[in-house]
Amino acid sequence: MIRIDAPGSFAWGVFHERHPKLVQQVLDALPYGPAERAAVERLLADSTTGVLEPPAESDHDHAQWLEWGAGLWGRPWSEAPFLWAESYFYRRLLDAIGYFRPGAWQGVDPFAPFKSAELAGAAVDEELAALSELDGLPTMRRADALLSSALWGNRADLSFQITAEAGGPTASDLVADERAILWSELERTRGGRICVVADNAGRELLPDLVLIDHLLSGGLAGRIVLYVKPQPYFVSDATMTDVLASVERLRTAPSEAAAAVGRRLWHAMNSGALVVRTHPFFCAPLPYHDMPADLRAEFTGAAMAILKGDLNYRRLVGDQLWPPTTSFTETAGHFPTPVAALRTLKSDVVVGVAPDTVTHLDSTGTPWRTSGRHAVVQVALHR
Ligand SMILES: O=P(O)(O)OC[C@@]1(O)O[C@H](CO)[C@@H](O)[C@@H]1O
Repeated sequence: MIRIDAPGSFAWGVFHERHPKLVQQVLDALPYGPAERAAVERLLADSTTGVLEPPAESDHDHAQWLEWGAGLWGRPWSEAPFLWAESYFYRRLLDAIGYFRPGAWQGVDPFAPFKSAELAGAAVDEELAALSELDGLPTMRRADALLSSALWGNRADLSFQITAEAGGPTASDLVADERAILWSELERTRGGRICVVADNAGRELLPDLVLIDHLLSGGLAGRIVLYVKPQPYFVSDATMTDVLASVERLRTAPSEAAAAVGRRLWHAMNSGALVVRTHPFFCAPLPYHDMPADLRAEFTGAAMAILKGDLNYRRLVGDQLWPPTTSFTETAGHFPTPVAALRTLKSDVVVGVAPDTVTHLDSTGTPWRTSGRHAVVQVALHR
């Protein structure tokens, strides 16, 4: 289990270096009043030197968090697992800015300015315009281009841009590449239900939606359930508001290819071919191994679940310093369906990497696990 109390570790850096920058960006992005600003600064101090206190008894999820944090309440934040502490940090950040409290700030996404700016940005105009170039490609070439866009869209995660290294992806950046297995399994189960567990909004959700349109239009998926977060989380994680903004961004794009995707997604949502759902567990501080029975039942029977991004990966395989050669199927085998992970490496957790690849990456002397430069496409077909 990874903790945040080892100075110099990635997890320690997230709490002691990344969160202070993030908090300042949040406070600079919206004109919060003195009460919200003081509460955010208190959270920042608490999360590095204080003890864990549950949400207020009056909060809607008080009982749930009492359960999720059993044995941790009253102990220093530094004694909590990294996954748990980071999740709770975002839950308390929402408290601090009044997201749950009745009043003017209730329901205002603190990360909306970042998400809106990214979605409205010129980079998205360029990416949507490039879609028309894919229309003429053979189906499999187009499919693979869309899968790569969805995969590398995960690199655009805002919380990552604070320390991101620039530079576009190359094939060697894939340290585990099971795309052929993924496409073969989707062909074998053609017409089945595919679950996509989204990660970030903006430049990750857009290619995710374009891929979803491809899977539906081409018949690989008869129905797609897109899972998003029930509330703002990890800066850029997608909510229903972000899905609607992204579908609208597509539908109103100058590029006809993009606009057609937007129209098809809109109609797919009208018909129920594309359903967007959420569940409290997507903001829980726990691994997917511990998912509640109702969510497990929702996934069960799907042809494939595609999990996007680094946090979903950590929750899928377990937030531990596994030997990188540990089997992905063994660590992901608890998931109720065949599962694929599309993830850029932005934290220490990685499994399923071939020994010679690990040897090579270690020999580069670069922080290959956390730099965001590398990615994996991995599939577990145990079910
Ligand atoms: O799930 P994403 O958006 O790909 O990445 C989220 C994430 O990389 O950001 C945090 C650091 O800020 C990590 O601890 C966490 O895994």
